Amino acid sequence: MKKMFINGEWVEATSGDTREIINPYNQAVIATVSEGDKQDAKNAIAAAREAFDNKEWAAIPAAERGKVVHEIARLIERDREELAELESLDTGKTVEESRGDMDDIAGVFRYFAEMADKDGGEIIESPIPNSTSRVVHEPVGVCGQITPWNYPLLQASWKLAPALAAGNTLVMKPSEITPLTSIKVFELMEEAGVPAGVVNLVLGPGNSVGAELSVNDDVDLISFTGGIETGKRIMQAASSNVKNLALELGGKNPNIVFADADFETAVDQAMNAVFFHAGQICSAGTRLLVEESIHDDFVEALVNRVKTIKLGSGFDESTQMGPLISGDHLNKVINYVENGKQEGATVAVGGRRPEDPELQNGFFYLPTVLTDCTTDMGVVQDEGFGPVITVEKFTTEEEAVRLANDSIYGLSGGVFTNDIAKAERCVAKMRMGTVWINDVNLYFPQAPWGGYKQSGIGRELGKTGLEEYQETKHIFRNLKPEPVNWF
Ligand SMILES: NC(=O)c1ccc[n+]([C@@H]2O[C@H](COP(=O)([O-])OP(=O)(O)OC[C@H]3O[C@@H](n4cnc5c(N)ncnc54)[C@H](O)[C@@H]3O)[C@@H](O)[C@H]2O)c1
Ligand SMILES: C[N+](C)(C)CC=O
Repeated sequence: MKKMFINGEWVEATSGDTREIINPYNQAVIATVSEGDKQDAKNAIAAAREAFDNKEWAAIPAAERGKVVHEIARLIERDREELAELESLDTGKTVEESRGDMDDIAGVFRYFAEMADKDGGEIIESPIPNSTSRVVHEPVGVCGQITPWNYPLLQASWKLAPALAAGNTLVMKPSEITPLTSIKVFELMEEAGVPAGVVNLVLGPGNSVGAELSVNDDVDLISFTGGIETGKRIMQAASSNVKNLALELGGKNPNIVFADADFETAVDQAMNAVFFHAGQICSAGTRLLVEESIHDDFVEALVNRVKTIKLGSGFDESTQMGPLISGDHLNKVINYVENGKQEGATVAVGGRRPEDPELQNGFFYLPTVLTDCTTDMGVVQDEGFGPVITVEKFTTEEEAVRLANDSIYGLSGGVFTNDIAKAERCVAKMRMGTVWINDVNLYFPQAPWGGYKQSGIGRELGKTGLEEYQETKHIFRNLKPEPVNWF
């Protein structure tokens, strides 16, 4: 049985409860893990608080912290194949995708390891005679980190690496249904020499473990990646002690294709945008906006290619798309498409479960293209989080941008055109945290990631990704102290 990591020890849940972890490809039990609750969260928070207050981690030279974070990256690279296979077992995504994730994850640890000792603070020109003024950055304190099931270790790495590099202590709660790679990376952090109490892992449900992390007064910062409704609950709970808050929430991401775009590239990328990991990506380009003059040809080409997507086991090299994460999630996607049909959308391809007998034990749904969609439909506005793309038409540049912005979300968006001036005009007006010109779904450690509007608060990755884990302190020094004699 897999355990939790609290104060440098691998421990079972205080209640003794356990949970079975299921492979979404065939519903086989792949592991049994401890199922923690509020008490375990409290124990972990206490350990992290003590480790922070004792300055075991924050006080060591930043360069030394950087070395430990580099070592974590090295161990991830060493165990890349094991981690990739675990991630695919747990999520159903192809091993090829998981290998790519592991490379990205090692890169994220290396990026923040490099940044650990690069911050020398800032000298401010003081307007007061005989004084100095400077700004320094310090760790925030105890960080609660809550992650989703779609990119379990990737999303964890965006939180773990900067928190450690900046000198914080932390308690992480991964999604209860995909904890395996997080458990493994805590083993690697222990091996890398992170001191006891600095990193703590509590497994278990959101409404107990996650809720405790969000509300507990000993937690100074809560960083959450997941759905909007959970994000709102966490934001409310975090007000208990006015925690620092970082929210990476959902998206319903438009992808605008102009008639002058390279046709084959735009069709190809429209597919990449939405069918990787069966569309279970926050930044999936699930809203396709196509210029009217090429709409019919574009849809025909898209549908023809979508029909060839091969579904199957993530461990089969010929598989292009795996299953959805769970039976519950499959039902949500089924209902989402059925609602779309009732609103007037037409199923151009897909729109049901596959009939292949080999896929019946897995949570598979066919890649789906819905046409005749308009911006007011629920299926266009709501995040379906499945392999479903809706197609809308536009006739002018202004209309394309207006439709793209007509959303409560603002995570990402794309523009395909060979007119670069037009592309730049569009992205300047698009209210999203990331916009791609003639590409989709790219992210890397150097560039910030996060959402406008209800897609979130704050930014992970890049310089801002480290700053989220830092407090800023202004230090003023009087070089000639003497009485002021005001009173
Ligand atoms: N913006 C991004 O970078 C990004 C990245 C990945 C996923 N996402 C979003 O995540 C969602 C899918 O993930 P999910 O279904 O795991 O999301 P979710 O909100 O259901 O769960 C996310 C995490 O929150 C925990 N949780 C649930 N209820 C909680 C509560 N009351 N208090 C504290 N924690 C609680 C869960 O246990 C899980 O660990 C999608 O909306 C997707 O867009 C966003
Ligand atoms: C942030 N990203 C794109 C890695 C995963 C979103 O679900």
